[in-house]
Amino acid sequence: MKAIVAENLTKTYTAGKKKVLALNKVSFTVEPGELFGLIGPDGAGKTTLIRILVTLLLADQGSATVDGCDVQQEYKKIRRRVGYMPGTFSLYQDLTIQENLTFFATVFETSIAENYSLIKDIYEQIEPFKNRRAGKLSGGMKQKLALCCALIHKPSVLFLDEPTTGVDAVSRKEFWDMLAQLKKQGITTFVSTPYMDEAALCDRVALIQEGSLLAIDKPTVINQQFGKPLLAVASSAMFRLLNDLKNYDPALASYPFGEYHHVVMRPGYSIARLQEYLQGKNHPELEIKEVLPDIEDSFILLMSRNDS
Ligand SMILES: Nc1ncnc2c1ncn2[C@@H]1O[C@H](COP(=O)(O)OP(=O)(O)OP(=O)(O)O)[C@@H](O)[C@H]1O
Repeated sequence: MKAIVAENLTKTYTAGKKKVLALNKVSFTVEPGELFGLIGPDGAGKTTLIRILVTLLLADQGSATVDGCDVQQEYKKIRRRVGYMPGTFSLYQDLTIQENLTFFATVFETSIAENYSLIKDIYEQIEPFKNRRAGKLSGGMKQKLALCCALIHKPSVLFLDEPTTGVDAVSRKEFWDMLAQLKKQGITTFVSTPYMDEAALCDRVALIQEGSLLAIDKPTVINQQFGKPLLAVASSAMFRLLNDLKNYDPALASYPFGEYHHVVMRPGYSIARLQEYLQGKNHPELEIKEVLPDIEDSFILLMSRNDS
């Protein structure tokens, strides 16, 4: 049995006269025990999809099951079985760490002791502050507490909506380490993120843009399917360089990428010819090198295909 099955999920919001197609025929499956990432920019439809799967929102069309239960017919069963960490901090600010955890355990008719082994590694990091109110915790600690609360009833599927948005780099790494540990304990995790670099930490990912899935696969496979030569180019005049690259016919696409511009080339390109062209445009300290695509490159290419 699949942990999650989504078939043609479609959701439109109406705000006044405006209609927003938040999800457009979204279909995918997640295997039990998988760490599955939903990757996409702000407004792509990530929260909408998660809210449908955790039964807080009804789709207009399509169907879905979570842990074998239908999101519409069997929503009560799903609510008992899933763990959900929403994007915004959802705990009781006036309750202490321990009180929040006890509250969530009680709601699910369990106790902290019963499933302690599942949260032990995470909880131990915040236990010294267990009498501190949740509202007074740092961002990283709030996030750990929220994860403990989402896990306390030993969910079969854990849904995390942008758990690392706005979190510092160290806490972000720690959080993904925790997800890797949970995977070892057999928990299926469905996690959304706008950070492309987190894709590599998932077993499989779905790339989402404007409500449509652009690709679903292992991150390495998505990158292998890029199928075009890619260059990283830099000079001491980066803004002008981008314009010159955009006007260079053998370049299919050019976009800023960290300290470089990435340039997707047409087949049969030549670095020497590009170098000559850019030197003719008077670019000092020119650097050109071949690079391998990562998920961000794949996303940009897939988005441009989706637009055209
Ligand atoms: N209640 C609502 N009414 C009208 N439009 C909405 C509503 N909720 C979401 N939307 C719109 O639907 C689209 C998808 O939103 P959603 O929150 O699912 O995206 P997201 O990928 O989670 O992005 P974010 O990280 O910004 O929350 C966006 O264009 C958003 O503005």
